[in-house]
Amino acid sequence: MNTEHNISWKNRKLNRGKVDSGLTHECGVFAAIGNESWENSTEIAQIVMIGLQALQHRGQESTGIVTSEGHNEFNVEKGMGLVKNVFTNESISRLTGTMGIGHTRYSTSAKSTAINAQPFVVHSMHGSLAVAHNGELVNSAALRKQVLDRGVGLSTHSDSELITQALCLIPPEGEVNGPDWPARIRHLMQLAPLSYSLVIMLKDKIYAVRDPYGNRPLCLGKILASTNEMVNGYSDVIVNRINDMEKPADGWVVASESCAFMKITSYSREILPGEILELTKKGPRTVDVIPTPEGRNLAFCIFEYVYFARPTSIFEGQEVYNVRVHCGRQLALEHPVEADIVGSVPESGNAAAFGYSLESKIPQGELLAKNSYVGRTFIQPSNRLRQMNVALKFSPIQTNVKGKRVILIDDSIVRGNTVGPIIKLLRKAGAREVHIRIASPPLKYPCYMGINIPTREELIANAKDFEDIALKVGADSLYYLSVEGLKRAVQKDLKITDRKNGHCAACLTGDYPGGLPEELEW
Ligand SMILES: O=P(O)(O)OC[C@H]1O[C@H](OP(=O)(O)OP(=O)(O)O)[C@H](O)[C@@H]1O
Ligand SMILES: NC(=O)CC[C@H](N)C(=O)O
Ligand code: SF4
Ligand SMILES: [Mg+2]
Repeated sequence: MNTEHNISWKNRKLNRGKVDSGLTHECGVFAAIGNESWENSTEIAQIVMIGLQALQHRGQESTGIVTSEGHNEFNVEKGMGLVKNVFTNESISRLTGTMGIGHTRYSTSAKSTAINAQPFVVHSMHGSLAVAHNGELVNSAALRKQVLDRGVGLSTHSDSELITQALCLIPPEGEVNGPDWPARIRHLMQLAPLSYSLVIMLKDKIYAVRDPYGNRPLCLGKILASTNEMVNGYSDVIVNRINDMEKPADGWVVASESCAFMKITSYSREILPGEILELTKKGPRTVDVIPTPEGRNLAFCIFEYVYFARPTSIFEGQEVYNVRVHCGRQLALEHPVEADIVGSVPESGNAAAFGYSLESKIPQGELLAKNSYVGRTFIQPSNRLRQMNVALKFSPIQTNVKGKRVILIDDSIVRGNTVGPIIKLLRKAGAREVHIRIASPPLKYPCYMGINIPTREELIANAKDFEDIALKVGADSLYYLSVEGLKRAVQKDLKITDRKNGHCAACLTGDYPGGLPEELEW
């Protein structure tokens, strides 16, 4: 279904964080809970903090950690900025507990300000509740009205606060013996089927929840048992890691991506789409799995594979890097060209360049050195500044470029602010020909599920002269991977076989997994 003609385009003006290139990410959530013998200390908070640092690529605007010591007074530390700047020895020392949840935010639904920093904490009739959310509710306007109609006041415009308050609603079937949290979560899932991965903390347990479409990722890991002993000269954590399957866990962790499980924690499995997983000191237990609505397919965000996730993360039983290599291979099959060298726009284009080289047998080499100290590219008011910024970020490597016919691979083109200036740099460095190959299809439509996609006019794929894009950016040729090609690459080694129709690609096709949102604003 192509919805091009059904969509009315409006610009969103929500003061969300704005950048000059790429897509902005989508929040990271992390949770940790110790087993029965876990002591009340700051160790959980530190595990959460390290996990959040590993998820920093998913959001850099604000961050927060909330811990529980088993009673209703939670410890809360939140602030604007990066994990390494917000959490100090002093703030961590206030985060004692035996369980905790954390969040790194890229705003999608409300301003990037301290008041919207997550996790959100509310004090309900049945104790404290903390929630960290990755995603965006497609029906937040309707849900907001429903929650307000029930006499609840909201203090922000954040859909994540809305989720927190909706969880305080008594479910329609009522509650006999105190709060029935799984029923409340099920109720939320009926009220709002898309899109979220959530960690929800009560005083003595954590729920990890993925929406019934499985749109945003979430996975479970173990805190490996440690006794500070050495076994045959190796730390017991290493030995336990090897024997991970048989060893009891010291606790459990939940994260947006498995790249957040490091050294003392290990990956166990994905949280299933629609799963409500309860974690207590005794361990994890699946309480329920809510099916995808009738007639709808699973809709895991395909852009997690293309660009968002770290290459070492595992989704649907496969490593992201491997999928990116397949995308590169597929791109070489779809759009071959004679050349001397193939390279990438670092970093997220690296794996696809490797794949293109493997398939085409054209040698791979580095074409650009990246200055890793240059931070985010904020909206630049002029082309000159944009050009300078790209030149500051990337320097051409003369040895590999001068006199050569080069193929430059990138994972995506969004506004086109990166590719044009890079081509100029390569030509200035003596490239004979520059062929651009993009390892994903043209990005044309908005995302309502937690990704900040620029306005319609800003997306280069919607430009009137898009047919002439190669000419416009100064390339000898420029081609994109097809939608079918991307899906083939994602599904090639898919370990979970019933996911063949399981991916959202709405920003590429206009085909929205849950239908079009009731009020379309873009
Ligand atoms: O067309 P544009 O709007 O210029 O955006 C596209 C670029 O932005 C992203 O890279 P980014 O620099 O964000 O980070 P990366 O190092 O992860 O590739 C993406 O990988 C492209 O290179
Ligand atoms: N990027 C996200 O997942 C954002 C979560 C939530 N919608 C917020 O704006 O805070
Ligand atoms: S519309 Fe695009 S970015 Fe949004 S969830 Fe779907 S695939 Fe991901
Ligand atoms: Mg890039």
